[in-house]
Amino acid sequence: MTAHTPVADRAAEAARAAAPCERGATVWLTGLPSAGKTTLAFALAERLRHEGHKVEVLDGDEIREFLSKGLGFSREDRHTNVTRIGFVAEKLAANGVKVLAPVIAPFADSRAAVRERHAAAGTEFLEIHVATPVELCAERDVKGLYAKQAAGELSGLTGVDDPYEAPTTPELRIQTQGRAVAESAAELHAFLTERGLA
Ligand SMILES: Nc1ncnc2c1ncn2[C@@H]1O[C@H](COP(=O)(O)OS(=O)(=O)O)[C@@H](OP(=O)(O)O)[C@H]1O
Ligand SMILES: Nc1ncnc2c1ncn2[C@@H]1O[C@H](COP(=O)(O)OP(=O)(O)O)[C@@H](O)[C@H]1O
Repeated sequence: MTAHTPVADRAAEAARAAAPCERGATVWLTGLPSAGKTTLAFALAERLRHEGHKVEVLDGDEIREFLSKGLGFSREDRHTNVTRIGFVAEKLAANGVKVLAPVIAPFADSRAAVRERHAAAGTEFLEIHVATPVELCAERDVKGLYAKQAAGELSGLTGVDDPYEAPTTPELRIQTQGRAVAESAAELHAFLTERGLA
């Protein structure tokens, strides 16, 4: 390492040298409502905790009750929500926590802002696209949002009458169609292992 190595590069180098249990990272699970983000985040969190990792799940729903209370689903509010979560995630990840963020984050520029904040601090950021087709999400309809939208009781539902800009180059794209939860969770865990994080 030379005296000219940028701070971010030195931090990333130190992070790579740390043991998997000590290395923090933000694992952002983006996808449509009912895609499987929350289910996979909690399944992965349980496994990582058993392995001795420090883990925090920043769940979109929970965050909206406190940190983002009062925000709605306009483009601007979603951007604020996502960048706030990104801010907290980076702080935790920089301190050795595996942060799992099952948050829709529908706009590419919001996700890019979070990625840039991590890069500037030399903190690892992994974007996982939970790529479940909207037809299957609508069938699952865990919270009844798709039915409400179809009945005209709700508008601005991501992927239906509000945009979802799917990531073009995520670190991982995961399919859940025709796969058991355990299978998809194992795929995600294997990916983290490959990256030296699990
Ligand atoms: N209009 C509309 N569009 C999308 N989602 C909606 C909407 N209204 C409520 N919800 C529910 O809000 C949950 C949390 O959303 P997020 O904070 O992840 O969304 S965002 O990233 O700020 O866009 C999100 O949770 P998940 O189902 O876990 O994705 C939805 O259930
Ligand atoms: N392979 C899979 N991975 C994740 N979820 C799955 C899978 N197969 C079926 N599901 C089901 O899909 C639903 C996803 O809901 P949830 O995790 O709340 O989605 P989201 O957080 O993206 O809104 C759950 O009922 C879950 O059991």
